[in-house]
Amino acid sequence: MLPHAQITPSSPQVQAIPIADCGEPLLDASRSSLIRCGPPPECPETAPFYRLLRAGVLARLEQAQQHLPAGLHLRVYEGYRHPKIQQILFDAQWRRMQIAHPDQSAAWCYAQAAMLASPLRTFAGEPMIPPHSTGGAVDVDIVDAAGQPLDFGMALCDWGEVAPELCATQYPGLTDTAARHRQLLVEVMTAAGLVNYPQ
Ligand SMILES: C[C@@H](N)C(=O)N[C@H](C)C(=O)O
Repeated sequence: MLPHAQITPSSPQVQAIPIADCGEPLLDASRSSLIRCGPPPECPETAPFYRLLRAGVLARLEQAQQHLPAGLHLRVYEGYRHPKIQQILFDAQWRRMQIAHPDQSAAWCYAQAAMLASPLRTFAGEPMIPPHSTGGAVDVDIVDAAGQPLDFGMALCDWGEVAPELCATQYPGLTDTAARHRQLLVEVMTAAGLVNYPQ
């Protein structure tokens, strides 16, 4: 069993969770008076879906929002993601890893890419269901009263281009401010029953 600090969407204990549609509705987060939503991420094709979250996820986000200091708001970057978009994102990361690390094996590059974007198949070819394609995962940041994102050490939209280590929650090269903001986000989300992928 991997410790939480190493869990990724393709870890065995995550993939062991059976996924069956429970009928919980997908709700548009922009209808919430508490939660903010950013522009469509990744590509224009995400526009119709990216604000959709399972009702239980939206309720937990609203709960997490209550734990934030006044003037700060959770902002949805992306909730539901169509499997076709997920495949494009994973393939781009796998390609990026192979170009950056030509001496590494395909399996190593696959594992690195899988920490950044969930694959739709294991390296051995077994089908997998990416968390975002269930409506049960959400990417968020925090914005201030003027709608400006707090300093997290990187813009959320740059996840696919920055050094992968910078995407790890506890990257040691962060400024104190960025580390504090990441910690705040993890604390409020965890308090509401959500689980962070630390890498
Ligand atoms: C694509 C990136 N923002 C993201 O959501 N990554 C996680 C690991 C995922 O694809 O599930």
